[in-house]
Parts: sequence; C-alpha cells; structure tokens
Amino acid sequence: MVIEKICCLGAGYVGGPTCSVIALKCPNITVTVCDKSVERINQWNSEKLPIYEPGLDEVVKKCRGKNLFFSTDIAKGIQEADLIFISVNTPTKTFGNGKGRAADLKYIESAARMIADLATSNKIVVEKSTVPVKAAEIIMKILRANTKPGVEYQILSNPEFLAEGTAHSRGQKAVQALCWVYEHWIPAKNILTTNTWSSELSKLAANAFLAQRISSINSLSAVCEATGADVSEVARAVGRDSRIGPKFLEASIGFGGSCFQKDILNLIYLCECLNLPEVAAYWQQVVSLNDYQKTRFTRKVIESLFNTVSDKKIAILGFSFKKNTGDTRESPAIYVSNTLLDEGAKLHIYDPKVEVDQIYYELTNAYVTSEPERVRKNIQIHDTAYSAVTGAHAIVLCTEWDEFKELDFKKIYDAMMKPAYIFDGRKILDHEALINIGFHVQTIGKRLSRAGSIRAQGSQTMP
Ligand SMILES: NC(=O)c1ccc[n+]([C@@H]2O[C@H](COP(=O)([O-])OP(=O)(O)OC[C@H]3O[C@@H](n4cnc5c(N)ncnc54)[C@H](O)[C@@H]3O)[C@@H](O)[C@H]2O)c1
Ligand SMILES: O=c1ccn([C@@H]2O[C@H](COP(=O)(O)OP(=O)(O)O[C@H]3O[C@H](CO)[C@@H](O)[C@H](O)[C@H]3O)[C@@H](O)[C@H]2O)c(=O)[nH]1
Repeated sequence: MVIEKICCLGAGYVGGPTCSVIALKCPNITVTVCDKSVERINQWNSEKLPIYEPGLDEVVKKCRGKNLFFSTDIAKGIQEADLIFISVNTPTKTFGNGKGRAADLKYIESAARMIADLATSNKIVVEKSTVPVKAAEIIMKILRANTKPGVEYQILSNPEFLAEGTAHSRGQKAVQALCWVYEHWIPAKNILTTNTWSSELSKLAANAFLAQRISSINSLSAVCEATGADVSEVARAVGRDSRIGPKFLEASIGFGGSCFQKDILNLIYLCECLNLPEVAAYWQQVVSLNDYQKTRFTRKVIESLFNTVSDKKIAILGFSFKKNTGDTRESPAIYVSNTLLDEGAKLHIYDPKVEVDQIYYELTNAYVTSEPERVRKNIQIHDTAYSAVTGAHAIVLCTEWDEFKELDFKKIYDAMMKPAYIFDGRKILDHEALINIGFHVQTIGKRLSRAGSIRAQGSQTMP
C-alpha cells in the first residue's frame, strides 16, 4: 500500500506540527491539514502561525505550498487522501454523563461522520487524538454503518508515539503503510506496533505515570517546606537510582497543559465505568494533589502579604503552562491569577509568548468569573517584565522562561514597593542573591532564611 496523499482533520497543536514534520521528512507525500475553523487555517497560511513551537516556522516556510497545504476544504482533503489522521480536540465533558471526567468525543464522532459522508475510495483512518480505550470501535461503527459501496476502511490508533493496527491482514497492511511514513525519519526499531486497545490505554497510562511523578515530588515539596529539607536535593538523590531516573521530578507550582489532567480524568472515568473504584481513587489523588499544590502556593502568597492583597499591585511573570510555548491551557498561572483577582489584587502580567487576548480570555471567560468587566479592569498586560514589576508589592513567577533568570533584580528591587516579595513557583531564580538584594523570597520545596512569611516573623498561620 503506497501512501501519496495524507489529510489531517484538525489543525491544532498536534495536527499542525505533526503534519509539518511529515511533509518535511516525506517530500513525496502531499500533506493537507484541514480544519473547520477558517480563522485557524488563515493563520496557518499567514506569516504568524497560530501556535508557537521552536523551529516550527522554518519547517512550515520550507514546505508550505509545495507538499504541505492548510485548507478548509475538508471534502477535497478527505476524498483525495489515502490516509487520514483524526487529530481533533477531545476535551473533558462539561455537562451530562461523565461531566468533569469523561472525554467528550463529539469532535471525533463528527470527523468520522464527515469521512463516511465524503469518502469515495479506500482509506486508512488513524486516530491521533487521545481517546478513551475502545474509541476506535466508535469510529469503526460510524464508518461501517455509513460506508459507500466499494469503500473500505482500516482504523489505526497512533497516539503520539505508538503505531498500532488491528490484527487482521488488511489491517496489518495499513499498519505497515503508516510505519512506512514514519520510517522516513524514525528508525524502524523505535516504532512499536500493538493492538488498538493497548495503544489507546498506553497513551493514557504514559501521561498518568508522568503526572504521577510530578504529584509525588510536589507532595514531598510540602514535606520539605515543613522540615527544612530541599526538594531539589531530594529529587537529585532519588533520581540517581536508575530504576527511578532523574526526569520529571521537578517540583513546581503544579502541572498544567492540555493533556495531563484531561487524560487522567479520562482514565478515572474509564475505571469507574469498569467498576474499579479503588483504581479510580488512586489516580484521582494525582489530580487532587496537583490542585492542592496550586492552592498551597497561592495561599502562601496571600498569607505572606499580611493576608491581604486587596488593591495591591502584583506582577505575574509567565502565563503559559510551561516555557517555550504560548499555550495557556490548564496553566497554573490561571488558578493563581484568578484567586488573587478574587482577593481584590491588581495584576500586572507579562509572558514572552502568550497573546494579550488569550490572557484576557483565560481570566474573564464564563467558566471562571461571573464578573468579566470587574476582572478586566484589574488586569494589565505588559510588553516587558520590567514594566510589569514597576511599583509592585510582589512578583509571582509562574512559568520557568529562561529570560526571567537574566533579569536585573537590583533594578527591579529599586522599582518595587517595600517590603518587596518574590514567590518563585518554578525554583529557577538565585534565591540567595535575591535575599542579599533585600527581597523576601519564597519558593517551592525549600524554606529560605529570609522568607518573609508571617510565620517566619514569629506569628501563627501557614499550614
Ligand atoms: N496538545 C498536545 O500537546 C497534545 C499531545 C498529544 C496528544 N494530544 C491530543 O491530540 C488531540 C488534539 O489536541 P490539540 O492540542 O491539537 O487540539 P486543538 O484544540 O489545538 O486542535 C483541534 C482542532 O480540531 C478542529 N476540529 C474539530 N472538529 C473538527 C472536524 N470535524 N473537522 C476538522 N477540524 C475539526 C478544531 O477546530 C481545532 O482547530 C487531543 O485529543 C489531545 O488530547 C495533544
Ligand atoms: O518535572 C516536571 C515536568 C513537568 N512539569 C509540568 O508538567 C506540565 C506538563 O509538561 P510536559 O509534559 O513537558 O508538557 P506537555 O506538552 O503537556 O506534554 C505532555 O502531554 C502530551 C500530550 O498528551 C504528551 O504527548 C507528552 O508526552 C507529555 O509530556 C507542565 O506544566 C510542566 O511545567 C513539572 O511541573 N515538573
């Protein structure tokens, strides 16, 4: 089976970059990324791409208009393709059965229906979105029930790092065809094939394990703060054991991003449906601990500022969920900002990559506030860290952008209200140097000599 044309439904964070790399690595394959959003496709066809990813601009510039196309003509994309990636969003359900936990598969279903309606020749359909176990069966059911005469489908699950196929022989050919695409740049020994259910569950399991490591080290960060141990030292020691390993042991303000929470909630829901309440409770704790970490950090900010932030200017440095991205989905900065806004603070926010409108959207949408106008009045977004911090009572560092380490903190200290506070939610700053300048500093998983909290000054509070 030779793949000449690939179509991808969904021009998001996964579909856009994945297809750009396929186009770069497979010059003989024509790749068309389709989306129902005209705005998104226009952005992909413009000088300013809709997402920031290091190196992505160059790849798109090199391939766009040659063998990489972005289009809203979904019908043409589907009809011409040999292989179709479904890379649409699978958000957590916000209503009805499974609300707050189950993945909402309405976009997957609509993509499958579009394929069934429009396809006039055989297709390999590859589920690229992260889905609950057995979602491939839903796609198969929809396609089979609506198939045009003579059209055959092979469904594969290929979440991120696994290539997989159904067991029968045509399915195996489809698996080989997809492997062939990847083998243009990935050594064959690194391409794993397995059955659909294992593939789907592996994706949820991988994210659950990664998030669990972060919640584990974050839980210990609280123990460190209470005892005087240093969580970085603990992580370094524990990570030296090769059975544990050093990666993903960075204590933080909490994990964010579009995947971890959504996928664990999805796993929890799956376990509940399978009547496995103990397993569901086990994974729920990973999410609960993450919520605890965000709450704990924010409470520390408020308590340190004499238990009131009302009308105080607070600088938020970093708004994306991690460095090197403009993505704000589930960013811990949203929780921190919302809580401070609820307490009456005036926020001055700076992030090197997040768009201004995106920050306003995250802090004023209907899910987080019933008073968008009041909130809007209390937010100011800045072009530089220096302008955000001028006149501030406190700096709350939410994202580990490298440029924050290079700031001139003496200059910043002079420009701030006194006492000047820094809350380093990512443990990236030189705390001793900041203390020497005169700052009151607090961070995650380490008690500092001049923390400046109420408790450090001899009174009560702080759990
Ligand atoms: N973001 C990540 O880092 C990441 C990594 C691995 C897996 N995933 C998974 O991949 C999937 C996609 O994630 P994303 O971050 O790219 O989402 P996204 O929201 O950035 O993009 C999804 C796109 O699909 C489009 N869409 C929805 N229905 C459509 C349809 N029927 N036809 C055409 N377009 C349609 C939407 O308009 C949107 O632009 C999710 O299941 C996610 O869990 C995401
Ligand atoms: O030691 C660590 C590592 C990460 N984080 C935080 O965890 C979140 C997620 O980070 P990361 O995993 O790097 O980002 P994602 O882009 O969300 O990638 C995850 O989610 C994707 C979507 O499913 C998967 O494909 C990836 O393998 C998986 O790492 C971020 O807020 C990080 O700041 C920590 O707090 N401590």
